Amino acid sequence: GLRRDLMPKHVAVIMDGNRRWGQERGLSLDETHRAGGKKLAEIATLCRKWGVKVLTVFAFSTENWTRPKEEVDILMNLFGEQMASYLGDTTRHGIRVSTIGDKSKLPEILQKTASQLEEATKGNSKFHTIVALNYGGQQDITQACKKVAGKVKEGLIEVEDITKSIIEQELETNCAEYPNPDLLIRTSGEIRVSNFMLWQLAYAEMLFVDKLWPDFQESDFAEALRAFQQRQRRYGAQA
Ligand SMILES: CC(C)CCOP(=O)(O)OP(=O)(O)O
Ligand SMILES: [Mg+2]
Repeated sequence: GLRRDLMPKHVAVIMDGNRRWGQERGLSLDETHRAGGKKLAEIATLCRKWGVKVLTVFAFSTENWTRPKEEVDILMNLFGEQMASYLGDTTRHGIRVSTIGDKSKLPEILQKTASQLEEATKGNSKFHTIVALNYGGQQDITQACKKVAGKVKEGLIEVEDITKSIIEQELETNCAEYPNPDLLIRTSGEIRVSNFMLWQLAYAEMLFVDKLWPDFQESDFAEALRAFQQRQRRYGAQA
């Protein structure tokens, strides 16, 4: 069974396979991605129930802009709707919701809703969901480098003072006491990191499962967590 004391603190999920799932069922893109959003809510609830502290989900990558405008609009509308409903739902007490990624490219209304939700929940500490919107790992590291270079230029730090943690402080995921995912799960059979949290996933256990995201059940999630718990994490040290 699952051991609460061996639960990963921070789980990252690349939710993949929605379109294939929808096509199999002859669903519209809206129904398809709505099912993906519903699955996210289910898995977030399980995380909270089982003692995971942070869940980061890859909701929209910098590369997703190349999709047909109709689909991008559907996704943006859905993100806004889901965040607005979270904002209104006080039963989500204790849950913090924040985003990572370049929000300046998102529709104004979504930027506003996301900021309101982050502001309204920033003090909550029971559980933290981080939604990666227009996020890219290389872009994240690039913006962090620019911030550090700025500090050197302002004379706040010397070049020789630049350490791993100086850079980590500027990464977009600095907002959690568990900034680095312990476990990455990607659904749909794709075995790629797709420019997700490149720096932060340096030592994450990675699990690639065949199920399409909307089909990813409680039992699949429990199995993934059990696999994680059985792995001996070495962080590069000897056995
Ligand atoms: C935007 C993203 C969360 C949707 C993930 O599913 P997908 O649209 O990539 O679905 P496919 O991999 O089946 O095309
Ligand atoms: Mg895909």
